[in-house]
Amino acid sequence: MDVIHIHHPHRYERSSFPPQVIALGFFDGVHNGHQAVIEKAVSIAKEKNIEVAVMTFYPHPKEVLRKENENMTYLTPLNKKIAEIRKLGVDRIFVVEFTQMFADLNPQQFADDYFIALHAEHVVAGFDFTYGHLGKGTMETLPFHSREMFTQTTVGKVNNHGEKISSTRIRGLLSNGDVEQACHLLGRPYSIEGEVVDGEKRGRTIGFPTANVSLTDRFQTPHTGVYAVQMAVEGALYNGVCNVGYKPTFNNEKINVPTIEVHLFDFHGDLYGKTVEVFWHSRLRGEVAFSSVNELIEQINKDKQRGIEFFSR
Ligand SMILES: Cc1cc2nc3c(=O)[nH]c(=O)nc-3n(C[C@H](O)[C@H](O)[C@H](O)COP(=O)(O)O)c2cc1C
Ligand SMILES: Nc1ncnc2c1ncn2[C@@H]1O[C@H](COP(=O)(O)OP(=O)(O)OP(=O)(O)O)[C@@H](O)[C@H]1O
Repeated sequence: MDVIHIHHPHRYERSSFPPQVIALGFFDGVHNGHQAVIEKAVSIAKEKNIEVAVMTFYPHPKEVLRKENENMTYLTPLNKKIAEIRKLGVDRIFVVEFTQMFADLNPQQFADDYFIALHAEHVVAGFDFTYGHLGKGTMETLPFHSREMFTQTTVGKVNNHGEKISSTRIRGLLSNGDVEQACHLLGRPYSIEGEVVDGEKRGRTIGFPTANVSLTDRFQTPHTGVYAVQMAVEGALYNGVCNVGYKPTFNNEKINVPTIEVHLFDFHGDLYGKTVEVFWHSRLRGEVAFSSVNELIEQINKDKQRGIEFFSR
């Protein structure tokens, strides 16, 4: 799959690419709704016997338009999003840098430069997709802006419990710790990527060595608490339990970001410096300030037991 980064204004012409179906959206999370859009594009491309591309944007429009750049996190930061889209079998992905100048394009200019000039023969997007300045272009206006150079398919709303599956909804679930429901809407467990770094090395003294995972990209961390997780290390997958939080039993002063600490059930070895992926399966409980270390140890033993039971099901 080719990854093509585009900065507006670009110089591509219709002859720069083979005729293609283009699926469009921001696609943060590449959730079940997004997958329906991209899979539709893939199947139409097969029928037409032409190539298929995804067009996505980076950074998030909110960061550019509302200048919320400080705390903006993603379900799938760009590299992870590209990796998930790759699995769906597309030929290329256009990553359009979302700038103020790009946001200012009127819908006709958008269609000219980003559909017609990139050789779209057919465009696929969800029912609520918008394009151009202030989102004035919609799936209803698209035929008018196509100059009869491409056709379109609109994918209907993909729901879960009667409500649209959306990136916003999944972000809300994670910030409440509901990783099970997030998994249902994503179609896979939510995951974050990081590097194992030094902790306070207290873990092994209390009988539970933990890998402290420092995020390597702008992933959203689930709500503080204890979870049953899996961790991928160098191609192998291990089961474990994870604490996200501030370790109030030990720290009186809150650090400003919660730590992510994973205790693996069957792993003995050195993880420092390794790149890992943590998959969030089930929430076990909230983080507690215990009045003694022994109470904490007793509770972690129970957490571990529940984690083992969860994965044996
Ligand atoms: C499954 C699990 C549950 C935990 N629950 C809590 C908790 O409820 N409260 C707390 O203060 N620390 C909790 N911890 C964090 C421990 O305090 C921490 O792992 C220990 O202090 C080691 O920290 P270090 O790796 O920074 O040395 C938990 C850790 C694990 C692995
Ligand atoms: N549940 C869904 N059903 C059908 N199409 C969807 C669904 N969610 C998103 N899409 C479509 O997928 C593409 C990407 O959408 P977008 O990135 O805005 O996702 P979103 O989940 O709606 O995000 P947000 O929560 O930020 O609004 C668009 O074409 C959009 O219309």
